[in-house]
Amino acid sequence: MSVIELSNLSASFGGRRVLGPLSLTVADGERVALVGRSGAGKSTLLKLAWQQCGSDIALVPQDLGLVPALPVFHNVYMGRLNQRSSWYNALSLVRPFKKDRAEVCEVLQALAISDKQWVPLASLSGGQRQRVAIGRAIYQGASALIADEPVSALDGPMANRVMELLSERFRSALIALHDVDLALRYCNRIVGISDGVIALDEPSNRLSTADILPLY
Ligand SMILES: Nc1ncnc2c1ncn2[C@@H]1O[C@H](COP(=O)(O)OP(=O)(O)OP(=O)(O)O)[C@@H](O)[C@H]1O
Repeated sequence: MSVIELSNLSASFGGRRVLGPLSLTVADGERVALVGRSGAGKSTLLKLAWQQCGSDIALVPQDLGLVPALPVFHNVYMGRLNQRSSWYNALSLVRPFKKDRAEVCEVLQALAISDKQWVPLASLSGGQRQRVAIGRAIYQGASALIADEPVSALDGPMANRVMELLSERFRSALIALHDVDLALRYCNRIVGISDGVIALDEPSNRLSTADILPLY
């Protein structure tokens, strides 16, 4: 069974083709790292993948898509906004239910930012905001993830901790990563993008860092 199935995908901006044509399938249980130099087409591919296949897939976009004026709790809670009725969401905006507070807190604890639960997002650092967006994706409860550079603002130990958490919480994933070592460690397949097309597609255990670096 596949969670992402893209066939003959392409994208152009202002008449210039930046992606494709390419086809890509991510099977249930696969964690795929998208690697390649800046501007290669990874974000464009992830956006199209989510638009075409994403109704049950959690998303961490490159721009995070958070609401700065709202507390961290509500930004994470948004992961389940469309799973609840509008009256439940309206009440939660004013006075969140105990069960939801506990569940959001558990996610924030796993991301080492539970002390920020009631702080406005605007007052957080870039790395803390990135963890909030990851928290929202985890809280959604989906089994598959699409993420665009989800740990780019985190230091080494925290990036490893978060990648580990993503591996535990999502069975399947398509994740753009600039850090080749993280890609090899936490993903079981590497797809390299160069000038908008797939230039490499191999299981991680058949690759070393040196095999991937020519893409950069
Ligand atoms: N909205 C847009 N309008 C015009 N060109 C765009 C737009 N979005 C992306 N592009 C172009 O498409 C190409 C691929 O961009 P994309 O963001 O997919 O690359 P990327 O591999 O994700 O880069 P990075 O690693 O820097 O995020 C680039 O040349 C970029 O300039």
